[in-house]
Amino acid sequence: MSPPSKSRKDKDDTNNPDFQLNGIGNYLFQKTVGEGNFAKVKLAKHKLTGVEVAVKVIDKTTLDEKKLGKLYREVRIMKLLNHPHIVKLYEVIETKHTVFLVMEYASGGELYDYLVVHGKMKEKEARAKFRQILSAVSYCHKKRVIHRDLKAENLLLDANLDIKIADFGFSNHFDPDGKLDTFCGSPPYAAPELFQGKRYTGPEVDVWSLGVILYVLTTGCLPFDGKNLQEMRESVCRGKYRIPFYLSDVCEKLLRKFLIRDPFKRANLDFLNDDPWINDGYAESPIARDISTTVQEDEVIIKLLETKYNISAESVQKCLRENIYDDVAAMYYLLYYD
Ligand SMILES: CC1(C)C(=O)N([C@H]2C=Cc3c(O)cccc32)c2nc(Nc3ccccc3)ncc21
Repeated sequence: MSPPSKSRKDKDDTNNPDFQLNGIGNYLFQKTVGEGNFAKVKLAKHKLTGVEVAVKVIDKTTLDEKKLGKLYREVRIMKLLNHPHIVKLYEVIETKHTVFLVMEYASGGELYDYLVVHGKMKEKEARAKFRQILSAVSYCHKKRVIHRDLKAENLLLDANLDIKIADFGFSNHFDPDGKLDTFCGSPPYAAPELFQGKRYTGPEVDVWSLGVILYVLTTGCLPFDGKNLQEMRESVCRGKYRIPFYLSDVCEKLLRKFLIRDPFKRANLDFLNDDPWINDGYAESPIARDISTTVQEDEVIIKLLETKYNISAESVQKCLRENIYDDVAAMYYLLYYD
């Protein structure tokens, strides 16, 4: 997803009438925050609560069967995920031509842009961010979901500069005993086995990308680079990267644990439990992997929805128990997470 090109006005070259709307459901569009080739992301405001959300508007008329299947898979996966460092799905609105995914808005933008502006992070700050990323990714892996496109551009920041992982468009379920073979992701973050067209189980390709992300956080550069795909492929498959003098020994050792070319030697995220760099300064709190996955039924919010918005407690409880993402569910989530 790239930020909107300044030159292009908000007019759309799709003949999809839904793209001319200035809002949908309970949401008023404010501005475009991103544009992909099949989707546009609008900053919007919830009319009743005033909470800011991001609405991903997907033009179904431009999608073939395969892409439509991938879209519904992305939605199914987003409905599964409920973690403080993963962008939350609030509501799904579908019309004949368009799918609207109402999601959490990360007002801090991309971690990539943050690094461009502020340069590399000190190891202390990089650790805080990296622990949030690890917590979210190991939560996904525990749910047998892999992201497959982890990169600094997909790591968003909220108003407190906390991490919010976005864009599960390449994500999939994996079987620990199975193999996947789709080449996904962005070359600088892609594991060597992907360049070699080898099948993979799943988590190990995210683990490699996390190694690249750790390198980017602590050095502000990519470990593997090349002026074209061939050079990039050679650089990744050679697996050689420079360790700047300012990097601590423990950080260097941790990078070596992630950037192992052999996927079978590249352990899964559980090996991090006692890593000295990860736990430096966090001795008593190991990476939280199974943060509360079920949304609690908060009596105060249910009461408020009843008295202020005339929404029955039963209808809210039904949404939460049956994983329904409609306008009632959105009202609850917006007040619960805000
Ligand atoms: C719905 C969702 C998850 C999404 O799809 N995007 C898009 C849109 C732009 C973009 C990107 O530049 C990188 C990744 C994801 C995205 C979002 N962008 C934001 N905030 C934001 C704020 C300023 C700049 C960039 C992103 N919050 C939530 C989302």
